[in-house]
This record gives sequence, C-alpha cells and structure tokens, in this order.
Amino acid sequence: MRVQAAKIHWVVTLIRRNRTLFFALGFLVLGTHLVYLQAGPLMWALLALQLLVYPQLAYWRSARAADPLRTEMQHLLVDGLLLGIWMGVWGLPLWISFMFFVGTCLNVMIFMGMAGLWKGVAAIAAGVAGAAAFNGLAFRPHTELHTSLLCIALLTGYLLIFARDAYRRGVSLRESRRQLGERLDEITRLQSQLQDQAQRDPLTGLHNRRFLDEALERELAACAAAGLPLALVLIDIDRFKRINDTYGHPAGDEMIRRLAELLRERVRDEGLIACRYGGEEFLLMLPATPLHDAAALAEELRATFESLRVESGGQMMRTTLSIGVAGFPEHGARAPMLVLRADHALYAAKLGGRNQVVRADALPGNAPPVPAAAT
Ligand SMILES: Nc1nc2c(ncn2[C@@H]2O[C@H](COP(=O)(O)OP(=O)(O)OP(=O)(O)O)[C@@H](O)[C@H]2O)c(=O)[nH]1
Repeated sequence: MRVQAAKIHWVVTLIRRNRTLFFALGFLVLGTHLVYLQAGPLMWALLALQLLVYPQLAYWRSARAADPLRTEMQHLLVDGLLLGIWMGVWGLPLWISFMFFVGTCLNVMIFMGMAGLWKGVAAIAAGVAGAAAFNGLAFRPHTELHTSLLCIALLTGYLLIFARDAYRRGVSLRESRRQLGERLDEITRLQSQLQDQAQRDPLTGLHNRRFLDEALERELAACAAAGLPLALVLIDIDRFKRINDTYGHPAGDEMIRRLAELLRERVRDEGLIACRYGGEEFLLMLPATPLHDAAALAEELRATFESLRVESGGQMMRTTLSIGVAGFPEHGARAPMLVLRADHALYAAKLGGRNQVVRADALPGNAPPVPAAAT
C-alpha cells in the first residue's frame, strides 16, 4: 500500500530527507575511517545497513504508525543509540564522536526540547556503554586528517541545512502572521461596520431607536452624575399619510430624508444625537440642554421645516411638524418615563391642531417645578 505524502506529518518528511541525505554522506565519510581501521566486510555491511537502509525503514515505520510524529521521535533516540554503539565500537574517535554527538543533540533538542536533549544524551551513552560491555572500550581518538575534515564539512553542512530550514520557517511564519493580521483587521472593520449598520436607519443614515434606547440610559446617567439637565425632542411629520397617498411612497421617503438632513445639520456641531424613532417620527437627545433651550430649538426646527419645499419627481411638497419636548429632571429620571412624557406632549401638539411645539410641563397634572441646580 502506498502511503500518501499529504497525510504524513511534515516533521516526519523533513527528518526522512535529512536522515537519508546525511546518513548517505556519513557513509562516505565514515567509510574513510573504516579504510583506516582496515575493517572487514561485516563492519562495512553493518554500517551500510544502518546508514543506507535504516533511514528508509524508519520512514516506512513512521509513515504507517498511528502517531507518526511520536514514532519519529522514538527514531531520533534510536539514532542516538546506534551512533553511540559505533562510537563505542571505534573507541570514541574524536571528530566522529563530536559529529555524532552534536548531530544527535541538535535533532532531539529541536524536535523534543530540553527533555529530548537529556534523552538523546542518555541514548548515546547507552549505545557507548552497550558497545563497551560487549566489546570492551579502548580509547582511540585518532582519525585521519581527511576523515576529520570530512566530519567538519558534513557537520557544517548539517548545521547550514538546519539554519536554512529555520530561516524559511521564520519567513513563512511572518507571512502567516501578516496575513492573519490583515484578516483580523478586516474582521474588526466588518464587525464595527455591522455594529454601525445595526444602529443606523438605512433610509436616513441617522441612528435608530435601538441605538437611542442604549445611548439615552447612558447619557441620562452621565447627566445625573454631573448635575446636568437633558432634553428629549420628539418630532412627527404632520399628515404624512396624505403625502404618501398624494405623491407616492418614494416622495414620502424623500420627505423623511429631507427632515433627517435638517436634523443632522442642526445637531452636527453640538454633540447632540438625532435618531429616526419610528416611521415618520424622530427623536433628538440633547444632553446638558435645559428644557427651554430644547423647546427653542424645537420651535426653530418647526419653523424651518414649515417653510421647506421638498421636491420629488418634479413635484413640490410641503408639510409641517408636531413636536413634544420633555426634560430631565423635570419630567422623569428614567428613559422610558422621559420618552413617554415627550410622547404625551407630541400627542397634545397633534390634538392642538398640529404644526406646533408642546412642552411636557404645559400638560395638565405636570411634575413639580425645575430644581435650580438642574437648569
Ligand atoms: N414613505 C414612507 N412612508 C412611511 C414610512 N414609514 C411609515 N410611513 C407611513 O407614514 C404614515 C403615518 O401615518 P399616520 O400615523 O396616520 O400619521 P399621519 O398621516 O402623519 O397623521 P398625523 O400624524 O396624525 O398628522 C403611514 O401611512 C405609514 O405607511 C417610510 O419609511 N416611508
């Protein structure tokens, strides 16, 4: 059965590449030592088995294992053990032992961390001890100059390959981070866009009722804490149904947009909030604004709108506004009560013949007079 490369952990693939390449080169390097030792065919065969055949067996086993990564980590320790045996058998030749030791430690350290390092060192020591127990340990540190130079070259090549892999991984990590950052920015932007859309009326672009209900509680608490008043101006277009019926729904929309524009212009510079509260109903929230100032603003709006001619589809339309005004703290301390009082005032304006501003304190059975500190 063929093993599909895509399913194999990248560490297994990487180790196979490194092990195959460097063990094969190692065979050439160590071959020079075997020539120096005048080794017999058995040693050549064993060395070939370990350096040329074993890497493929190890890969074969890892690729079929239930946990390939874990199996490959075991193989790294087996590498240490086998190289330790060669070190012991050859009497710890200095450059060869150094190459084996550094190569093994590097591998286990990179893939298994400090715990792996100790296991790797233990595996090498076990290999050396095993060989010594079997064969005795005669210390023969010498290697021929060309063998030593080849060991240095091989180890250098191994280190450079590792460094190159680490560099490439770092580059791709930075690129992934950059892309992730971009996506995160995009998500944040879309989130705030969504949040903004959820709080705005699509026809006029003004804030909607949901936004105002939240903002009103917040602003009321802030004004109460600062000892400041707050006013609500509830505005309704008069006889709007007639506009729709006479000029058509798009013309009615145009009228709504025109009023929204007027409100936006009026509250733009003052940190006041205008929202579309319902179909043809608008609410202004005026923090730090006394009731009489709010009533004056409402009167100004009423008069301006009365004189407006709104054009739609070549037709000129005009109508008027009825407005109710209520204020904190005079007409209530909580948002629902304030809105209700403004609504009562608006209703009174409608009943009074429309095209007028009515303050909540003008209604019968009104709240007590305004405390001095609040105005
Ligand atoms: N064109 C348009 N019409 C809307 C929109 N929202 C609500 N309306 C209409 O606004 C009209 C409101 O009518 P009414 O509540 O009877 O009020 P009115 O005709 O203004 O009468 P008064 O308020 O008593 O002066 C209804 O016909 C609704 O269909 C909108 O977004 N666009």
